[in-house]
Amino acid sequence: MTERNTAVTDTDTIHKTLKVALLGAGNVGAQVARILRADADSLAARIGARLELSGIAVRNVDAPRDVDLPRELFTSDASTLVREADIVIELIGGIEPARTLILEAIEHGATVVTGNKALLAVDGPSLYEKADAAGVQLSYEAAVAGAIPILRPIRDSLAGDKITRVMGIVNGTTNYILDQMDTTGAQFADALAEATRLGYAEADPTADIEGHDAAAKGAILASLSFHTRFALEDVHCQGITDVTASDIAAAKDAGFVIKLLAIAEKLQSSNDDGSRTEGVSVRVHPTLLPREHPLAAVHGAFNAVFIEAESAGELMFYGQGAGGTPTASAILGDVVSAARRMVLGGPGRTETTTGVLPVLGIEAVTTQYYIGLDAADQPGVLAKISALFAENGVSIETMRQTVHRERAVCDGSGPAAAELRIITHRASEASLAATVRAINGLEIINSVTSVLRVEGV
Ligand SMILES: NC(=O)c1ccc[n+]([C@@H]2O[C@H](COP(=O)([O-])OP(=O)(O)OC[C@H]3O[C@@H](n4cnc5c(N)ncnc54)[C@H](O)[C@@H]3O)[C@@H](O)[C@H]2O)c1
Ligand SMILES: N[C@@H](CCO)C(=O)O
Ligand code: NA
Repeated sequence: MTERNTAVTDTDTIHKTLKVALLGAGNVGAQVARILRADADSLAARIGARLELSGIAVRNVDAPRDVDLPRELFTSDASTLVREADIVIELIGGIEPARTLILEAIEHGATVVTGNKALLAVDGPSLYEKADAAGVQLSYEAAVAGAIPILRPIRDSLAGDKITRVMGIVNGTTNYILDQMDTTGAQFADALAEATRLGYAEADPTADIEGHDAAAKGAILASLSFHTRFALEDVHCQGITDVTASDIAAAKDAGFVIKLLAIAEKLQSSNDDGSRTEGVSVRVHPTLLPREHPLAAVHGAFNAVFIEAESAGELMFYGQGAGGTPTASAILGDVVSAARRMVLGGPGRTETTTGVLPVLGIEAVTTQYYIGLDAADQPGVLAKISALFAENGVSIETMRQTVHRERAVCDGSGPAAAELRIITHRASEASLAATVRAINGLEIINSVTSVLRVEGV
């Protein structure tokens, strides 16, 4: 029998220790602390150094926690902890004091790992520059799509390719809410409360439901994919607060599902002199997807990101986009990789910004649209509406009409009402907006009930 050549690392022979300061012990931080302690030997074997959790900074040291951790690890003095650490894991969230503490860590020469997309989307460039200047690593895989390895594949595996489009579901909370509304008929508020209870939502869930969290992730994805720095304000952002149960039912009826998508793509925009400029547009908005589209099958708090690259073609990354334990996996991945580099030596560069592509506004985008209308059911209504679409250069792909005779009989409001659901061919934002304005001006229109973008048809 051949003896297997197994390399066993005896962790007793590992004498190097790296001090890890953990800032925050909430949904994610508590799980990171648990794994650091429970898997200490196996992490040491993988790194070649022991990770010593030197302390956990929190706002209230006596607050009850989901994970049982020694009381003496907790401190409210984050600054001192940071100054004594080799690796600082920032899981407080928000802008301050997270930014100041990360800057202190960089100045002190510590490696930083964070999941804070809100901070990176507003202040990333200056933090990356400071980390590069100080020769320390700043890693943030957990900041986009939770457990899914997505930033490292973009930065490393696809470094020899050219990405042309990134499209994905990158917010677990809103996917959970929309999925619950679609599959169980849950109310928006109940689904949001459950997403918060499960640890998916931000401390202030407004960031999730208004699309800001997805926009921050969109800016990070675009920056790495297109080697150009994009900030939060470069992203066209629309959240899900205006998506109604009736929109979801109508979409379902027509064979669609509504998802909050982040889309970053290279586009050519036309200039006044007829020339064209290549740039990148980044947008976040609720989107109708055909039910057979792969992203339509992404349920609960799961995320998925499609990447189109010139040589690789289409790639899809799928997994848990939120939640304490899945996100802790991405944090630990960055910690192990940074710690290995510290053991081996060598500088850690954070980002490669090589090009400066202009940011294109939403007006450069052409997409298909779904429009819901509440109209009077009178002869000639469809002809009038169709004429307005044609006048504004927007072509109709499908139009469905549902007549509500019972409404007219019940409220005695005269002629029956017609609910119209229109899907257009590709149109520009400006043409679509002009069409909607013109339709709103028609006397036979009671209201334009929804205007949503459609992808993947
Ligand atoms: N929850 C997720 O699914 C998830 C996924 C990916 C990324 N993230 C990001 O990870 C970070 C943490 O998220 P979370 O869900 O664990 O948040 P959380 O609100 O559950 O936890 C925040 C922690 O920070 C501590 N804290 C707050 N202010 C502090 C201060 N001034 N000094 C020291 N400690 C302070 C709190 O005591 C708490 O322990 C955020 O940036 C979030 O965007 C979260
Ligand atoms: N609040 C975020 C956490 C993961 O980044 C979400 O729901 O996706
Ligand atoms: Na990730």
